[in-house]
Amino acid sequence: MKLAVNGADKSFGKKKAVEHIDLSVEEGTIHGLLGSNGAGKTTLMKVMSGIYKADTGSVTYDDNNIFENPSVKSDVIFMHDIPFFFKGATLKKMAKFYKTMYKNWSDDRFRQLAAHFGIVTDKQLNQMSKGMKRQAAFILAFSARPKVMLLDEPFDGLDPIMRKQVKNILMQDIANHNMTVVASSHNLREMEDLCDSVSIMHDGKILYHKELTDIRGTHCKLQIAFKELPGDEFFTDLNIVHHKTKGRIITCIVKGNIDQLEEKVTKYNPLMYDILPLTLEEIFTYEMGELGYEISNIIVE
Ligand SMILES: Nc1ncnc2c1ncn2[C@@H]1O[C@H](COP(=O)(O)OP(=O)(O)OP(=O)(O)O)[C@@H](O)[C@H]1O
Repeated sequence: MKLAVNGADKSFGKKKAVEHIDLSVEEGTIHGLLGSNGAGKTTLMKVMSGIYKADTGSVTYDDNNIFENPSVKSDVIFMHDIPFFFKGATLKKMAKFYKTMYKNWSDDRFRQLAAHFGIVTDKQLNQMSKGMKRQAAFILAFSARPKVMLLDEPFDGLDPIMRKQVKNILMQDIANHNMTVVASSHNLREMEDLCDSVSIMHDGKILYHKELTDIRGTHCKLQIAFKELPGDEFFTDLNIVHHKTKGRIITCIVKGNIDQLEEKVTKYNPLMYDILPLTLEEIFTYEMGELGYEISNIIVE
């Protein structure tokens, strides 16, 4: 179920919360929507889930419009950043409601997940802790077996063990059922191991969109120590796009064919060197820098 946002805008009065967004997420992948407070992530996800109608443009799933289209909506779940439950509802009551909304709902899965997470199904959800409410929201979402999950700050309030468990179930559903996921976050590190692609939103627009496998395969970090620092040809020869020198140690980001890097590096007789993969933060610092944006002003951890 390919998900596509086609030139979508959404304003509240004069405030353009989302401005001319084009975004496409392939089936069976997870897309990370990153950006600081007020960037427009929630609004975009609400447009993507058909809660809001785009002022212009559209959101389609396999070329079918989502807005006011119940047959598409029953395959798409939006999880709010603050879990919402009906007043006085228990998990059991919410499950009954979800069952009427989502055609692939599974009672078996609901029972298994409630037992797995240890959430009592007949206790009022509003009396539960923040983390337990979040777990309850995940139990409902996973039991609905949607084809598309839109998750707004999904891991907020979960302890590290729960985070890992929820991420595991998410990855299983992607692998086994080809589920498509979009998850928003302020936290780069949270998304590091999870996403196939990412985009960075700022002021209602997507500034940057990237397939992570594309970057990871073509960039790496090189830390290298010399007896004597090399001349300028070292930087051009190795295709170094960013570097810092401290004493006789150079830390740099290298672009290009990583397989041939070792051979090139040894030509300069280093005392020692280390080739490391880039973290998401390093990728963004470098790539956003090229666009003229300071990543630290856009993503808050
Ligand atoms: N219902 C609304 N009415 C008026 N303005 C709104 C409404 N919802 C969002 N906005 C405005 O739209 C902009 C984008 O808000 P949005 O909630 O989409 O950002 P966000 O990236 O999700 O932020 P956060 O990380 O803080 O959740 C903000 O300026 C916000 O004030």
